[in-house]
Amino acid sequence: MLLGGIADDLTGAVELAGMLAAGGMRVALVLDDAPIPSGQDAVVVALPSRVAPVAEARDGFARAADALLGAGARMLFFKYCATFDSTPQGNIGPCADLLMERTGAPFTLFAPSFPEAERRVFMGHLFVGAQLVSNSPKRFDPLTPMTEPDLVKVLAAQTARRVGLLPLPVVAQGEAAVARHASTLREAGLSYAIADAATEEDLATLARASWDWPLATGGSNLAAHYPPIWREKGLLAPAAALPPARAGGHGAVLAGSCSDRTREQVAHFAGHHPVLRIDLARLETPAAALREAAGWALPRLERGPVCITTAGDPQAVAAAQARLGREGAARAAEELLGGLARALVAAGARRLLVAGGETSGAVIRALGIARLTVAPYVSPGIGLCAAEAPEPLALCLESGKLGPVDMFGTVLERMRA
Ligand SMILES: Nc1ncnc2c1ncn2[C@@H]1O[C@H](COP(=O)(O)OP(=O)(O)O)[C@@H](O)[C@H]1O
Ligand SMILES: O=C(O)[C@@H](O)C(=O)COP(=O)(O)O
Repeated sequence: MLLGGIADDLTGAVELAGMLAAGGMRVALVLDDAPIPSGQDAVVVALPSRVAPVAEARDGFARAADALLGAGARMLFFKYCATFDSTPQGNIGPCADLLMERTGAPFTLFAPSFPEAERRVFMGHLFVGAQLVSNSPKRFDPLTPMTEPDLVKVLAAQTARRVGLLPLPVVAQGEAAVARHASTLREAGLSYAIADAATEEDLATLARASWDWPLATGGSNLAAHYPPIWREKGLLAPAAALPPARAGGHGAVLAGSCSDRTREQVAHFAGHHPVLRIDLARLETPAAALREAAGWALPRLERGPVCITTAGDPQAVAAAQARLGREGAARAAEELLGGLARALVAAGARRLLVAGGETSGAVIRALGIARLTVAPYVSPGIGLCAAEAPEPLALCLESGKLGPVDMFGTVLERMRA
């Protein structure tokens, strides 16, 4: 196994697995403590660790790292969000620290850049399009508001290890310069560097400098550059890419992301299909809300796809959090959408699109799915995959902040058998 991936949310795991599959690797994705399958070039473990308490996140990483290393992984890859989603407590720093201990790596880099999705790092500062992340809508994220753009500071607040910078002028000089800069930082007692990257070429340079390290970390876009290098080194044989999953049966969207993009997608879908908006600030009891939402959705399924969403604008999120607390609001939304997923599948839905990383994790776990087959990556936000058990399902697990405005309807249609 060339790469053992650990992703801190499910949409990130699907994106990573999809990019490796697009690079011609045989890839499996498992959730949590599900067994690591054999005969794969890469296995990605999806954990719900992004906003878990630090000790819980580290325990999950320890079990995943031991399982992947035990199965023979040459390199571990820690996949986090391209917008470096985390809080001052973690969990990027604490989980990276754990992986450094487990792999014995003396040094690693952090490369969240994802140019195709307009996420770029320059002088350690993270940009979303032309805005610093702290000026972008990410500052309103319900769980991981990003208010500090300097990732050296963000990471340093989460770890006792020393953090430096691998600046773009060095990356632009190529892999040998990157390797020299990394050695200089390591000899000066630093363990980590935030790596600048603005283009695919920059990421390819970082990949060429790190392809044989025991541990690398970043967005999925860094990992996408490893397969051609491994092939060139004679380590990777070509594999047949799997087609995207299709299924008969009804289609439905469950949207728990509160991002601007998801709310635009919901509004677009509402122009053509029924949408139920649930206001968490007015929720009576979760059980009553679930009954009511299922009563609304199930009779409509026969006539075409439906969407159920808890998404609100920043004011609605603030109102829900004032009433239920930050975690309480998230838990309520996730339990509700997870319960609805079970009801929809029991009523014959076989094509599901879920918007939001945490939301996707909650829905897939509520459905009792432990393993996914991931289709090759197509474009940002569109995570096509399939589950065989407990029901054969075609799924699109969408990163909440990405993907075209009309994708709910078009992707569900493309998933039809
Ligand atoms: N109205 C709401 N108020 C507060 N939190 C919400 C609301 N609706 C959903 N949530 C929670 O917000 C979080 C959104 O995160 P996620 O699903 O990862 O979306 P994204 O991919 O945009 O980050 C989820 O935990 C979800 O349960
Ligand atoms: O790196 C990315 O942007 C995605 O893979 C990802 O992790 C997005 O997270 P969510 O927006 O929470 O789905």
